[in-house]
Amino acid sequence: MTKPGRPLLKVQGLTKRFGGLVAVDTMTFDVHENEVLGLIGPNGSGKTTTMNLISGAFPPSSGSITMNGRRLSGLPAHKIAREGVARTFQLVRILPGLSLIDNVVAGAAFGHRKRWGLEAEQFARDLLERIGLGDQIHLPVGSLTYIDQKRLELARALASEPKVLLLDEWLAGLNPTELQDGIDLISQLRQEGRTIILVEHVMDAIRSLCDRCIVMNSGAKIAEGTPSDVLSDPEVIRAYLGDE
Ligand SMILES: Nc1ncnc2c1ncn2[C@@H]1O[C@H](COP(=O)(O)OP(=O)(O)OP(=O)(O)O)[C@@H](O)[C@H]1O
Repeated sequence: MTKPGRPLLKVQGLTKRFGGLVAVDTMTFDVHENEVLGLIGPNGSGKTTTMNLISGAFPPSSGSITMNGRRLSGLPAHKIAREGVARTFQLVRILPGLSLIDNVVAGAAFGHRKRWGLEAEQFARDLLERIGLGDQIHLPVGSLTYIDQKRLELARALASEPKVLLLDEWLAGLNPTELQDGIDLISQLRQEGRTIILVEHVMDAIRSLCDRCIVMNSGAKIAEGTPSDVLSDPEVIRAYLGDE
């Protein structure tokens, strides 16, 4: 397995205000090459907003995000995708009228590494095979089960060969068997040396998949370290359970 390398994504003083609410409060952290970084914290602590800021769904109020020294913050989402950031969403977003393969081909065309025509099709076919959907590539996406929709969304994100992949609660809503399949799939991506930021509530997944975790509470970072270190940190336990 590839070991985490040099810092790839740098987040500095990142802040997002919605009116009077500070959803993300001066967050500073690095994501290293080949690292799986877990972003965890109680509901409403600002994890998805942080992902939205990195992918450019909206601009930060202040602070910066750079990748390989190039500034991402302030760019529109499609330009950030071109720079090499791909994501999945809490609520799956796939293109409903298209077949599986056309969904993945679309991902290959709009991301960081553009591919077209036969090359894109072959690449999409290989990706769908690897992700466990190889026997369904020409089916319409409407026929897919929930986990397969999630697999497809992942394949579409991977089709652009992103430098950083953002997975926002990719495992949410899966039954126990699907959950294990999902963890195995992300584990496979980790072994391929991909750089991933993972927002997740499933602690077993955090423990088995993440090299490092950042814990958020009320928009701010309250802990950073290995999964076992942060999950035994009294402040983290208090944030999850409340003062009681
Ligand atoms: N577009 C928005 N407009 C206004 N407030 C928002 C917006 N998006 C998020 N918020 C608020 O920002 C805070 C952080 O929300 P966020 O979704 O980032 O938390 P989270 O840690 O991802 O939570 P969860 O684990 O429940 O998904 C919440 O109080 C939320 O209501």
